Amino acid sequence: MNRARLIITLGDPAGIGAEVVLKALADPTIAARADVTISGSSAYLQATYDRLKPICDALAHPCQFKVLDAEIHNPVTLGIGNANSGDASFRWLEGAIAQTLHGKFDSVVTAPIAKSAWKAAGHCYPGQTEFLAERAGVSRFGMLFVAQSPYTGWMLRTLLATTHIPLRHVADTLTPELLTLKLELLLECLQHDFEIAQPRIAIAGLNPHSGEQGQLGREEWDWMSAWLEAMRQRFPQAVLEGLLPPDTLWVKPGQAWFGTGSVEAAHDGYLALYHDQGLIPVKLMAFDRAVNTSVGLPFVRTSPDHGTAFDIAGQGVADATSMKAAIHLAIKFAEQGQAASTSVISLRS
Ligand SMILES: NC(=O)C1=CN([C@@H]2O[C@H](COP(=O)(O)OP(=O)(O)OC[C@H]3O[C@@H](n4cnc5c(N)ncnc54)[C@H](O)[C@@H]3O)[C@@H](O)[C@H]2O)C=CC1
Ligand SMILES: NCC(=O)COP(=O)(O)O
Repeated sequence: MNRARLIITLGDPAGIGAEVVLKALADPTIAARADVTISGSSAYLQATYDRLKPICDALAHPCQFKVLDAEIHNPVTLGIGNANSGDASFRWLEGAIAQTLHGKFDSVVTAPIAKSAWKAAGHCYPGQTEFLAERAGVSRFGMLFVAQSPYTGWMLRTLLATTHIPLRHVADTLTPELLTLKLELLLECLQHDFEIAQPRIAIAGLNPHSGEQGQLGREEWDWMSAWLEAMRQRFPQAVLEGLLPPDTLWVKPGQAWFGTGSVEAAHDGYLALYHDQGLIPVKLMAFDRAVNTSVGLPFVRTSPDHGTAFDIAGQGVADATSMKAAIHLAIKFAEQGQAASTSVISLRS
């Protein structure tokens, strides 16, 4: 098998992106398994290394890695995301995507950007996910968070049916078509990427107590229950449980994560209906180690679950565990992709 080829973007240069990248890359098992290129500014990377080296124990030296070099055009102040920092993080991602679409890399790992800084720079995307999908030419994609419990080894996998939209738009955005698409993506990912032949999936309701039979909100009553029944007919290979009350839904995964209850009682995947319904539990359990992965793209994309952390930028205190997990998951998916294409080739020959 060939070594995985990764390109890692530095994210917003006013944030902690370069710090967590250099800290994560100090893990020798990464260089042992993958060829890593960094998409960013080599001068900025060197400056980050020089600033942090005296205060951080484990830090990779930038000269160990190839850099797809694009300078920062205007001065950036650590801790302040603005048009200058947004312009740089956008170009670094743009370059990484272009090279990946040309076949130079298997996986893109992204450090966090600030959506507001992108907007200030004139790049109006809800996030990196949507930009990646647009450049890759796909309309069928999803945002999945994956984390492995350090206590039990259990894996939390949560896909968000809607992502970066105002809360007041959520109910109108959720349609049977959208939920079907997101459920399909979750199923495909569980079966192909995580090799779970008959996944058990929990699907959240939208309203308190999943609407309490229409008394606390009507979406479940009006169409979501019928939709779920149709999905059970359509995907007999999966066990689909729902529409679970969106608060108590997270009790079993919490117990499986912390080891206070049965791992078997928890589900293989969770479909959350909106950003904070899914990400509050993910971040409570696994803020230090969850990985955001974009499903449906023609290449692998992973990212840490945290943001730019402007409040601690440049201090050397950022935790790189989530970035390290994102890199390891990108390598695993890239290796699985190679193994799958190898087996297709050997079947054909
Ligand atoms: N994938 C991405 O590009 C993401 C980008 N963001 C962006 O990040 C910006 C800031 O968002 P916030 O909600 O404040 O979330 P945040 O994750 O940047 O910060 C929340 C809190 O967690 C701390 N924190 C974050 N990462 C840490 C790390 N690795 N080690 C130690 N402490 C850490 C911060 O210091 C802060 O106190 C926003 O502009 C948002 O758009 C947020 C999430 C993901
Ligand atoms: N809260 C998740 C998040 O902001 C992910 O954003 P992105 O990966 O699409 O940039």
